[in-house]
Amino acid sequence: MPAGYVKLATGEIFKGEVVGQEQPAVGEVVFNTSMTGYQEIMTDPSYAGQIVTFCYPLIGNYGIQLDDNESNRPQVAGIITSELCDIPSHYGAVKSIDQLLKEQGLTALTGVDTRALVKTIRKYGTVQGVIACGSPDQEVQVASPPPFSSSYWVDAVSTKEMNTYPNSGPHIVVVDLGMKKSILDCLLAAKCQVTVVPYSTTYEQIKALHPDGVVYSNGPGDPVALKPWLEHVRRVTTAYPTLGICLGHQVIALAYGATTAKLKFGHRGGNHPVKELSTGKVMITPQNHSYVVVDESVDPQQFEVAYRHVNDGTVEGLVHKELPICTVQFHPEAHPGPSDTAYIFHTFLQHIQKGGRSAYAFA
Ligand SMILES: NC(=O)CC[C@H](N)C(=O)O
Repeated sequence: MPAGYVKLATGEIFKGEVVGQEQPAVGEVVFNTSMTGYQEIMTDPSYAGQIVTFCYPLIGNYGIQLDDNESNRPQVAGIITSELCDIPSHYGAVKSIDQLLKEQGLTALTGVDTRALVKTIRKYGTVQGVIACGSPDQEVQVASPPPFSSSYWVDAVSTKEMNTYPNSGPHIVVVDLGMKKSILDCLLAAKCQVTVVPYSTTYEQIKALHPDGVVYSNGPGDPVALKPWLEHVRRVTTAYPTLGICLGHQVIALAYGATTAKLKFGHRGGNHPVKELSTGKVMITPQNHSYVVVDESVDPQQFEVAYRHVNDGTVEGLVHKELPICTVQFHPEAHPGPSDTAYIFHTFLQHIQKGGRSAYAFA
C-alpha cells in the first residue's frame, strides 16, 4: 500500500497508507463513533462531500453485505481508518471493503492514529482536508468542492425522477433530499404506498399526487442551501401531516422562520441520548448531522421543542402546536444504530389514519 496522509485545512498532517484508488480525495473531515455500520455510513447520502474518520479501530471485518446499502453507491468523499480488514469473515459478505473502494474509485487512508485525528477535530472543529499519496511536502492540486451552502449537494444525491412503490396503506410522498433507503423500507414495512419525489418538486406537483402524508428526508450539506424551496415546504406542511427527518427537520424549521447553526464537530454515531420532553424518556439514537436548529429562533407560538440531546441540550425535534407536523434531528429509521425511536413512524401513520389535524397527537 502506498504511503499517504491526510492534511487538514488547519495544517495538521496524519500519516497512513492509501487504499482503493490513489487519486487525492477532498472533503470535510468528520468522525463517526459507531462500532458497526460502516457500509450504511459510506452509502448514506447525508455524507456527500465528507471524509469520514471511523473511531472504531477495526473497519471492514464483516465485509460488504448485499442488503446494507443506504443508496446505490458510496457517497462519502473518502474514509479514514485505524485498521482496514481486507479478508472479511461473514457468511453474507459479497466483497471486501477494499474491493468496494477500488470498484467505486474511492480513496481511503488506513493505519492512521485516528484517536489523535479525532481529538484534533474535536479541538479545532470540523475542517476541510485532503487525502493524498506520497509525502505531505509535495503540493497536491485538488479543486475545492462546492460549499455546503450550495444546492449542488442535495441536487447531486436526490432522485432525478418520481418513483412509486404500490402498497395497501396510506399514500406517503417522500421528498428526497438525499433519502436513506431505510426510510423507504420503514414506510413500506408499515404498508404505506410511497412516492419518492425529487427535492425540487413544487407544492402543486405534490398536491396533484393526493398524499395522505409527507416525509422530508435526511440529506447532505447546509439546510440554508434549500432556501429557494422553503415556500413550497411551508405550503406542503400546512396542507398535509408531515414528518421531517434530520435535514428534513432543519428545512421545515427554516420554512417557519427558525434559523440553523453549525455545531463545532457535529453528532455522528450510534449512541446519542435524546430526551422526549413530554414523557422524560431517554432514547438512544443514531445521529449524523453538523447543523442544528437554533433554540431561541424557534417561535414558541408555533412550535414546541419535543426532543433534546441529553449531552449538549440541542434541539432534537419539534412538534407544531396546531398543524400535524413532527420533526426529528435523529434517525428513527436507524441503519446503522438502534431502533428505539422507530415508533416515530408508527405515531405519524396512526395520526394520518385517525385523520386528526392536531399536532398533539404526535406528542
Ligand atoms: N443526516 C442528515 O440529514 C444531515 C443533515 C445536514 N446535512 C447536517 O449535517 O446537519
